[in-house]
Amino acid sequence: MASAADPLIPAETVAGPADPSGEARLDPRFARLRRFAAMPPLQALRELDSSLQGLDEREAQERLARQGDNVLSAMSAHSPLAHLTRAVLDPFVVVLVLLGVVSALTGDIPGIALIGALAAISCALRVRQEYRADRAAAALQGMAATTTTVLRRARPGAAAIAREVPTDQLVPGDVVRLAGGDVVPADLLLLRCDGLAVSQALLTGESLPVSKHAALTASARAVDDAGAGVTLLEHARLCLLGATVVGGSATAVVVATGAGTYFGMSNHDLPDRRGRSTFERGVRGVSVTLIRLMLATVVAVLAVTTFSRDTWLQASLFAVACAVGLVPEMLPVVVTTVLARAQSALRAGGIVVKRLPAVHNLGAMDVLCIDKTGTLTVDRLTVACHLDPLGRSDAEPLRLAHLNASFGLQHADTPVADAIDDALIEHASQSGITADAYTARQVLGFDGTRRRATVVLRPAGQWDRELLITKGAAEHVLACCTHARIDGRDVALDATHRQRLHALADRLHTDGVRALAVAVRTRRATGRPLRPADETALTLIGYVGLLDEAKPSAAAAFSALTGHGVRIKVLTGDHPLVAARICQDAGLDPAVPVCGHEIDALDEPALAALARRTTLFARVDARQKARIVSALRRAGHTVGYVGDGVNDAPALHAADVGASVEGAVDIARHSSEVLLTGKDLAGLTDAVVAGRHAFANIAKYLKITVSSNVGNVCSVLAASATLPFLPMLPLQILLQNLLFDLSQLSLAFDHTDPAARQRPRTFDTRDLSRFVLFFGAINSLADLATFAALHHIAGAHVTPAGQALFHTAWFVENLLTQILAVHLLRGRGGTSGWSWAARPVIVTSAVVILVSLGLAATPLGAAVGLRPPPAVYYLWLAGILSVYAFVLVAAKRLYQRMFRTWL
Ligand SMILES: Nc1ncnc2c1ncn2[C@@H]1O[C@H](COP(=O)(O)OP(=O)(O)OP(=O)(O)O)[C@@H](O)[C@H]1O
Ligand SMILES: [Mg+2]
Repeated sequence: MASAADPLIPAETVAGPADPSGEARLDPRFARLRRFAAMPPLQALRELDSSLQGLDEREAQERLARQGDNVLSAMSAHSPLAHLTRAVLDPFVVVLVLLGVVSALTGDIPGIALIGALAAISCALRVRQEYRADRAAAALQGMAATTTTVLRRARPGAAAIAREVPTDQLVPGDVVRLAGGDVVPADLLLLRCDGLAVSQALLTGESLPVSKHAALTASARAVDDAGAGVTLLEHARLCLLGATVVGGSATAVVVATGAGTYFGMSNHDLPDRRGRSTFERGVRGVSVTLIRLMLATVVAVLAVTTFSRDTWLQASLFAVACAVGLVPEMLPVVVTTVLARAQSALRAGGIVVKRLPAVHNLGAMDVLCIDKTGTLTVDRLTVACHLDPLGRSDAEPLRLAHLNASFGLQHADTPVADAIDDALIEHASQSGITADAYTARQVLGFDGTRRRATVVLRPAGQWDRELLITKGAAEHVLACCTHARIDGRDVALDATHRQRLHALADRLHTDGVRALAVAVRTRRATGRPLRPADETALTLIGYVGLLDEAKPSAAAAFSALTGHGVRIKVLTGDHPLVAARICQDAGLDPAVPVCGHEIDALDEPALAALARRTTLFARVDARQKARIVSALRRAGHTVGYVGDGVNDAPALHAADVGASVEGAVDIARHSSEVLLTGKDLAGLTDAVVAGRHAFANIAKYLKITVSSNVGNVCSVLAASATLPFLPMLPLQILLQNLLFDLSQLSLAFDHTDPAARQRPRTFDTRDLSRFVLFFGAINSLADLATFAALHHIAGAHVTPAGQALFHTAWFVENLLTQILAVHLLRGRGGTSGWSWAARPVIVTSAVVILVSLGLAATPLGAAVGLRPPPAVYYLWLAGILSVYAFVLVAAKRLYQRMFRTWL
């Protein structure tokens, strides 16, 4: 029912027509929204052809068919055409097409056919992989979709029932209910509300919650009519898509959905305040390194080849082919495959990863911040004691706390699950406490900054008196108290009293019992809405002690994570003493806890330095949690965050990877990329290990492939400088590159060394360059040995047949040394340096070996200019490969000893 303070139908009458000049100054796209903002509730409902009972199901279905789903934008970036376009614009394909054009000019039909086939294979692989990743993502999105509480009637005239409807099925005219933790699902006009506070951080960047109310006051109307001053975002009666409910509850009617919302029309997506995550930064670093290498290659090859005698066209094509040959073309495919495999493995273990890069970030994370209540603890509070201000057992604080909890819940439109309120109500029902003698007048819900909740009740039979009951965190309630009730008398509090009362609370806190203070005030009944300022001049009645225990899985999970190089930090709104006790129970050493107010004065570097050495932050609110996470990230850490509450949403959003646990409120789930579907924290270690396994395989592919490719370029340079012809034809370079890269795809399925999963890892461009140059040089030495052997076999290779022999010999040797390198370098290796790869890697390697040895004898080989070399060549080849293997293993040992790292 509507209360007197939040009248459903305000006393004021309908506003006159809007001032046309004012309207003209405003953005015409939002005229409709502004009109609704100034409209009395019933008129708005009429206009939307709805009622206080909401829509009936058939009508809702028809509107949905007409209006479309309530989603912001179509997934246009993911259409098959978009995938194809991206695949075709890949540099590898572009060069192939260029080569195709040249072949067409020279009338080389087999060349064109081969180039077409290569381009098609490359595009098809890429499109297929991206498409599959998309489908998986869409399925997960469905799993993670949120629902909204909507009033709907089964038939016209039937009674309305509140039920959960997927948020994308909302239509204009739907009557919805909001509660703390909800994401505002569409553009809404408030019909009634109770202490509603919303955060519009995602919309405006302003993190402080703003309060909203349904009343159509004269001032709101005047502002609307003038069309100046208040923006739609600031408008008190509108809740816009993308905002989140921080406290209170409301009933509202949907005015616009999907693309028709303020957001949809402003034509911008939710801004991402997260900044680049570790994954994005890493990929960027790698790309920049590769691009530099490519540019250097083009210039160097061009310089050398034009000095020697080729035509400009041939020389430039050759240079570009070398540069493209340098690129690990399959990198996007390998990354997606590897991450998607980890994603599906985790899903089988009950961990849903919404975005693929989150898998990498889980593996890279070196700091994990977690929230205490509900995440670290079991979130089943029990009442441990109830004490009067002198510390004697007394039932009165419990009775009043129960009244506060049960009326708070009853009065809300949609009760939010609250562990404290649940515990109080359950305990009261067991001890026979009832709430019969009162009726609720007003409620001021809990929020994480005040850390109190207040209700105003009217005792039965007393029309002019009201009883205000406040419960909340001990210090925060005591601060509002002027008296304490001791043996039925109200005693004024002096400094000594206060000190004793704090000491009493801290005695509970030290035992891990959270002290909830309960205070009251009686006042004459007023019609004024309840405000935080009314929580004053209270009389303390006593404390209720609540006990919450650490999850049994926590200690083991933390020690596993610490063993994997992840440091744990606890960020909680609870009291430092309680939190410290829970930390100890979970096997963490809280050392010196830091409180929220201590960090407000610190700038970011100072906060980061403090956060590095602090394990426990207590009494921190949502904004402070997010600041700590951002400061740690800015200081170079990869930060994960696990939480479940409204006060965790900004931090989840600010972290490199956010995870929410089972039972988390909508906004927490919404802000997370990872959903732990169990209560257990053990899954976190699995997720970290899966992320590292995935990363290890990506790093393997990247380093081995690029080092081989760099080696080739060095050899090409050496050969071009000394030979009177091109050391390998552009098409041959590309074919060899494609064959090798295709076989490397299987590294996505390889196993990894336990040592590679022991520490957090992320892309490190210095490490990449070092590895690539070191092993590239060795690879090139093998090539040079081949050149020398060829020189020995065939003398000068100036005849076309001699050139073809040279090309073939190098083609085969190159592929074989690369495959050998994969198997010798892919694992840390024991004393021999050898470890068996997973079966897919062995199979693809075998295929490439057979193809490279046999290709020259086939028509396809002939088409690309290869011809079978003499038998003696194979003897030389065997010798070179044996020496190469020996040198490679020695180099690997040297590298491991010099840099104390591998892959
Ligand atoms: N429903 C409530 N009514 C009154 N007081 C509450 C209520 N919920 C929490 N409090 C008080 O406010 C304090 C802070 O709560 P807040 O939600 O910020 O953090 P928390 O749930 O204790 O911890 P965490 O941040 O780890 O989830 C609590 O320790 C408690 O004393
Ligand atoms: Mg919490």
